[in-house]
Amino acid sequence: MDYFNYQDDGRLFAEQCAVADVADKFGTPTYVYSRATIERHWHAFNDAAGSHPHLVCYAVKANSNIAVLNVLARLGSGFDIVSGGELLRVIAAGGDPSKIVFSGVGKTVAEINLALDHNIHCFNVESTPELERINDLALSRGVQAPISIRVNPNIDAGTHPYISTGLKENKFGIDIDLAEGVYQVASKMPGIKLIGVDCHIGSQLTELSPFLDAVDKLLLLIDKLSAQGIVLEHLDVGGGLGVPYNGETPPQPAEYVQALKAKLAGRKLALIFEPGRAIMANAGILVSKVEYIKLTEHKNFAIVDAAMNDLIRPALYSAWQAIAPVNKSLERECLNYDVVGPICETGDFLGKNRDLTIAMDDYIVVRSAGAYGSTMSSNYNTRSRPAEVMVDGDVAHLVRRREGLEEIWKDEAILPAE
Ligand SMILES: Cc1ncc(COP(=O)(O)O)c(C=O)c1O
Ligand SMILES: N[C@@H](CCCC[NH3+])C(=O)O
Repeated sequence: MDYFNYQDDGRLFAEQCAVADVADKFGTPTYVYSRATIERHWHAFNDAAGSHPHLVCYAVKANSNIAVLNVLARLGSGFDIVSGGELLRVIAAGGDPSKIVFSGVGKTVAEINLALDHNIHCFNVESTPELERINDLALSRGVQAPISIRVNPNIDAGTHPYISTGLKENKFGIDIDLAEGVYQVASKMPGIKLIGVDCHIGSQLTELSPFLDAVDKLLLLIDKLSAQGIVLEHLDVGGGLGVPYNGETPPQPAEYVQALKAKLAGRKLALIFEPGRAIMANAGILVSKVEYIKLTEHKNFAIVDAAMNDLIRPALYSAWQAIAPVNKSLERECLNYDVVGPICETGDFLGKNRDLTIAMDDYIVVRSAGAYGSTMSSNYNTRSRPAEVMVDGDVAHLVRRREGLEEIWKDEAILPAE
């Protein structure tokens, strides 16, 4: 069931809210999220894991609005974070720190200390120097830090090179061939408690096989370690499950989780999942207004009020996201457009070669925009980042006010007068 549907009269709804009414009320560009969709996607993972010991740790980077985090926290979700900022956001949103895993290659002293202060579930350690730093900091406060090693299994995730993370040449994790040795070293560190193993091979994966290949490699490692008395409690499979943006057919979360559970049959090994995109991408849309229709000899441009600073995925990865009018039944000529924003960059586009029945001042939506949309937005060209709204049934809640223009430079300062 989709919670972003056109009604018979041609108007697009988010749950029971007309998207045009939301845009009239809150202005554009605005991200609109559906609470019911977020909950359904989280449950798809959690329910499929069922009685197998597990933790679904939503990857905060996909969308860190505290309303999103709070909806998930109320379900009992865990969280995958990559910074002290994300840790404090999760706590501000009512998340449980004991269900947090901390990934990322560059954890600072301050961030590790913050995570130790809050007794997080696990550090996903990405290098030996990081391991040593965590050991030192834990020892200095007389505790043991719970850790798993993020292993880089050297597997081609078959996704865009910018979002592939599990190959030897990527900066992430510890080479699978070195991991056993690192576990042995870690097992002798008094400030370290080894509780798991972790991997994350990339994002927007549309096949099961790379995940399963990675798990096979990690299970071999787990068995080798257990023969040496290093017994791990969990296997963190990272995130990465893809979504349909343009006809892709990635495995459903249930199919993916079942396949992983089957791999673990007969083992006492808990599963940790770190889905980001699979929960949020199709739980959000970006609503924008057509400012101008510009017809040239070579191309037609729909110049809209959303831009690459609001949604950078098309510019950054040539990502394709569906674009549609908010009202399909308006009398308009259907033309082929490049949908572009007002930013002074040729790469500022939301979509190219799209057949659209639109006119000046109409609202349009970019679909599948709930993940890596707002979190990757910027103030480039001194533009306010979009407002964010969460729809819950027939009520649309403003969950992030559009920032005022002066707020953008309020922390800047000019030099003293001569
Ligand atoms: C360590 C880690 N976990 C989880 C995720 C979430 O990935 P996705 O949004 O593809 O599920 C990412 C981002 O790719 C990541 O780097
Ligand atoms: N930001 C990327 C995904 C990277 C995932 C971060 N580990 C995207 O929009 O597709």
